[in-house]
Amino acid sequence: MTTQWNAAEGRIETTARGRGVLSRPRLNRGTAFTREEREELGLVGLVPPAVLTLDQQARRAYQQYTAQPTDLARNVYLTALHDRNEVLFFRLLGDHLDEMLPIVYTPTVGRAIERYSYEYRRPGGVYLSVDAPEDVERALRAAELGPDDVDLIVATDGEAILGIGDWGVGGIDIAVGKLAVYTAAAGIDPGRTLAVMLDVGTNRQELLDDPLYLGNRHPRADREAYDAFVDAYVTTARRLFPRALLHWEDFGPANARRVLDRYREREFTFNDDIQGTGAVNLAAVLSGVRASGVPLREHRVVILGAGTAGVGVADQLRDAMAADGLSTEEATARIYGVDRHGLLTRDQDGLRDFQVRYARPAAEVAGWRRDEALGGVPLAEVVARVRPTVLIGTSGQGGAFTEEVVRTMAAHTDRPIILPMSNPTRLAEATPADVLAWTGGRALIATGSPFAPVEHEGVTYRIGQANNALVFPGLGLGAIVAGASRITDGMLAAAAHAVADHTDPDGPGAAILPLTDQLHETSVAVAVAVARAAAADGVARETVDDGIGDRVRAAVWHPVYRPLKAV
Ligand SMILES: NC(=O)c1ccc[n+]([C@@H]2O[C@H](COP(=O)([O-])OP(=O)(O)OC[C@H]3O[C@@H](n4cnc5c(N)ncnc54)[C@H](O)[C@@H]3O)[C@@H](O)[C@H]2O)c1
Ligand SMILES: O=C(O)C[C@H](O)C(=O)O
Ligand SMILES: [Mg+2]
Repeated sequence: MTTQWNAAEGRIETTARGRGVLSRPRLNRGTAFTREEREELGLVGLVPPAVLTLDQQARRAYQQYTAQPTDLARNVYLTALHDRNEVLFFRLLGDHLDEMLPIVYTPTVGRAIERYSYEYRRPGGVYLSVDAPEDVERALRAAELGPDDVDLIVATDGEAILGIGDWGVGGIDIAVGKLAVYTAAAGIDPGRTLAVMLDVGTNRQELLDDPLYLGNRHPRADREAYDAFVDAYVTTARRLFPRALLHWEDFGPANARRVLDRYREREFTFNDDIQGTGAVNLAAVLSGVRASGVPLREHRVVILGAGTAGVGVADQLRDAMAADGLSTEEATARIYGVDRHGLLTRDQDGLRDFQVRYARPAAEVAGWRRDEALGGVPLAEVVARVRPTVLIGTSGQGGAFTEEVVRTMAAHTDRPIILPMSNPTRLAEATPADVLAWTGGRALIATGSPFAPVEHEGVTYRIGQANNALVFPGLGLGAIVAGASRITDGMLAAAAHAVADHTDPDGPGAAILPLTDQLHETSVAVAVAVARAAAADGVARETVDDGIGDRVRAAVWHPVYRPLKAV
């Protein structure tokens, strides 16, 4: 069976027939097949007689969706639709993005991952196993895609899903969810993407003990086997799909940065939690800078949770402050990392290598209050001493920004920028309603998970989502259209500035990041800026000139039924 897009004829051509058509989500259009198509494709008698339009199908699907009793059921419904009819799925998602993004993506995707082995209906993506690295090529080839057919692969090893930890094979759903966002936000052609589960085992005993668990039933592989397996994946994916962007998602802190550092200089690759999160956070801070009127180089930043995301955020803020006139040392000194044993200090045991550059000299904090149970200087003391203007949460610790912490911060700055970025919703370091109440409405807030607007003293505050979803779709689209060979720091900074420029944070209660109804336009703006930055950094293989905006728009895939021909 082959299915191909024939660009010259402007149509999809397939050799599939009958149930072979209906079972392929990329080909299937169910009751929307025309009579002619039914004849040609051997579908006569396999679908009920009426011929519906995509509009009608989308209305029916929406009714089915709203009849689902819970968010998890809505997620399962949409996954099944995705697996049945891709165009209809993306049409429905696009029509109701505000309502459905939290269902296919953060926060509900977290619940779907926890329940993966129970809600399982059909495989979704490519499953690679550390126990059979020799099968990597066979499995990637089974997708039946040629060397020029893949633009993007999202891979996860499921070790650090959102803030909920190790969920083994269920992690495939975050790769699928990210791809859905790539398409819904930036119009990445879903037929040119792959979701990959790098199954290296799980350390969650509850999964290992569960007879229904669908992944490899053993603890996570040791470093040697892990590295060899990841390398087999990168090498094979690169050989089979030379131009694909390799996206890494939700790797644990011991591997995320190591893997990125190993490949970023020589591969077209990107870690969303480190780089995408860094860029969206920088966008929120830039927007906060505009609203507060305080230049970036004068801010003091405290980050709770100096892990994969937290240090990614720190690095991009440091570089942006350096671009704003500070030396790298001065910029670094304005950023305070706080982790599970309090403020990062150089005399601490067990610092991760990527944390060391933000650790403070012990002498600097000699007089600061320590919490012996914690093993260091607690957040409240850091905030009291540092008087931060920016407070960021990437700790996965719900409620960690207590009233005391927020009030102390707000006592020393007019417009505190407070970004509880942890997902899913219950792990947010604070809720917008609390932060607004504790700061008398002065805080500039954005959160990782979606929050409803908040009423405070007669003003409605819209809450922007400081989620890497504002960055990775446009980054991917821009990089693909530019034919980039690398993702450079310049491309990430350009993405952050494009998001910030697409925001209007002035006016009472305005959000400091674009809202979901702006996600598509923001992603296109990000893509154009990223393509230009790729050219400026010398990594673009396609022409990037004044026509780049048109080329980016022309590359956007739309959920419509294209002409289909049986061959
Ligand atoms: N909004 C976004 O776009 C976005 C992007 C990436 C990650 N995140 C969120 O950030 C959180 C962390 O993700 P990650 O990938 O960096 O995970 P990670 O495990 O790499 O990092 C978490 C860090 O928090 C630290 N920590 C744990 N308990 C703590 C405590 N009580 N006090 C201070 N620090 C503590 C850990 O030691 C670790 O260094 C998750 O909730 C995730 O959803 C959000
Ligand atoms: O997936 C998200 O919602 C954002 C981020 O990548 C995370 O890990 O939390
Ligand atoms: Mg993530």
